[in-house]
Amino acid sequence: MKMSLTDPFLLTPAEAAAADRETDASGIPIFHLMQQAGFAVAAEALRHFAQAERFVVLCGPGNNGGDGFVAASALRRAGANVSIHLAGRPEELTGAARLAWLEAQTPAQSFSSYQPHPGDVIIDAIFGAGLSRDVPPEVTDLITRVREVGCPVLAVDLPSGIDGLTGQVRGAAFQAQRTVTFVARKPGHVLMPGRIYCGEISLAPIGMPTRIARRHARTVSVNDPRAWKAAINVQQGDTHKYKRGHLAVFSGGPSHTGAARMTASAGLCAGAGLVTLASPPDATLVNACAMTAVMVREIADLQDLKMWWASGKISAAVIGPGFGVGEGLRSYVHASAARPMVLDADAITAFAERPDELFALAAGSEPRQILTPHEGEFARLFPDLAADKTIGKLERAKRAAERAHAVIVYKGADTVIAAPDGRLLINENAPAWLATAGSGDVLAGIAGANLAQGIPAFEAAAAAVWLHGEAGNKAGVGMTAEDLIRHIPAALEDLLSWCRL
Ligand SMILES: NC(=O)C1=CN([C@@H]2O[C@H](COP(=O)(O)OP(=O)(O)OC[C@H]3O[C@@H](n4cnc5c(N)ncnc54)[C@H](OP(=O)(O)O)[C@@H]3O)[C@@H](O)[C@H]2O)[C@@H](O)CC1
Ligand SMILES: Nc1ncnc2c1ncn2[C@@H]1O[C@H](COP(=O)(O)OP(=O)(O)O)[C@@H](O)[C@H]1O
Ligand SMILES: [K+]
Repeated sequence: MKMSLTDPFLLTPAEAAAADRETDASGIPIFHLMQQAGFAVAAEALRHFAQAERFVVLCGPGNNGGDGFVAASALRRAGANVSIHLAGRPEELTGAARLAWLEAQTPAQSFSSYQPHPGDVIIDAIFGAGLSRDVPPEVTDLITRVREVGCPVLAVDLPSGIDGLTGQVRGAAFQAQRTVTFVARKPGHVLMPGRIYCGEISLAPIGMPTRIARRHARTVSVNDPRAWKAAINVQQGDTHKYKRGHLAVFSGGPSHTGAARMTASAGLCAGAGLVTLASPPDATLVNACAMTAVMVREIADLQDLKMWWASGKISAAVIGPGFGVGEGLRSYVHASAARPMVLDADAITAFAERPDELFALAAGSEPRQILTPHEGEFARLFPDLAADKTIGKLERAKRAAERAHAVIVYKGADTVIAAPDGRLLINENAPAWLATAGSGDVLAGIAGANLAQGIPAFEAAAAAVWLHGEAGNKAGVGMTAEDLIRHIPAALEDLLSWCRL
């Protein structure tokens, strides 16, 4: 069976259930899908766990358990040593899971009777997309017992305990070595910590028509160039630097210039035609000594700034990295309202006490602002959303974008990009070594360069996050933010190849 992870669309658990129902109604029974799912699990188990002395299939009360019964039967037919443990009583099974159980024709034991042994490989078919609350104590105990012995776990659809929508652990979860999922990944496979709990993921198509699956995949995709490449300007020979946009980056005072300088350099490497570092007078000399291709211009006060915008010579701006939190920053943001702008770092913190003032600035116009909070900054600007444990990162980012009338880049290993109109992407190409000082400043510069080139805010933000991750992969482990900047052009080259496809 062909398995691939190349399709960027994701199905939420609710969408997956609706797609199942539509497939069933179209004449392909769920039991048929379940058989294909179970066969795919068995094939994966035999391929990757050839050393198993015994496969222990743990089956839950729903269709995830049904996949487990099919896998157990297939493994047995292949000559493997298999035992099945079941939550509850077989008579309680319904629908396709009941059919799968009847076909398996095998005795099942209880969860509590299972004592893990070295040499056992666990096939976790307890809960998948239907997990609706914290796992019960008997499952928590089982997870603990398996972890103590260190048996490898192959998860069916999702590791039991991982919420398919949010990626959160519901009480406890199996740490899988591998996960086989079906039709499309769920957000919980890509969001943290679910992504880590899944181990290596493979995707089995199981015979659901793609047109049905895609029709239901409406909420969120992976951040992949296919989502936004149409908005990227593939440069033509007749371009000139002004066509490629002029990015302004605001520097902090004389002892805080490094962050904005990195932002400015990143903006230039990412394709802005010109970049100017707007410097307070006492920092101009420091900045001028440090920059070459990036221009330096003194902006002494609000009046200077207003005249600069009014000149029509700048296309976009980045404010925040190293600027310093305070009234000065807020007044610059006010003077730049409705301009294409990235608000990062201090520009987010400066509005922590009065977020509504910031959100009001962007109300009523198409979104031109990109806000790039990391976890801590997000909690400062949206404390109620950050504190609400009933929702996950996707929902937080979505509500924040609606409230702020801005594109939100909610950073982290699983950066979420959200637009006020509800569009959502989850990024997955960022290596862990991007967590280094100055990395966020570089991201702000790339996003600023995209805005300066006239790319709409959502696409500008998403492309920036992807390029940042790609540059990080090219720079490699141990990189610094300066190395990251140097690898932006190679990442851009990759992007342009995508765009020409
Ligand atoms: N197209 C596809 O992708 C296909 C997917 N397939 C498979 O179907 C799976 C989804 O099946 P599903 O909807 O039956 O959900 P599943 O995960 O078995 O759990 C539901 C059961 O668990 C129970 N329950 C939930 N939480 C609980 C808790 N904390 N503690 C205790 N109980 C809890 C819940 O009870 P209830 O909430 O109703 O009380 C219900 O009984 C999917 O992951 C994939 O493996 C294939 O077979 C076919 C094609
Ligand atoms: N574990 C991780 N894996 C991948 N990317 C990460 C990880 N942690 C952080 N990042 C990314 O690194 C960047 C760090 O930005 P930020 O927190 O603003 O740092 P700084 O202020 O030091 O520049 C963000 O783009 C974030 O998404
Ligand atoms: K599972």
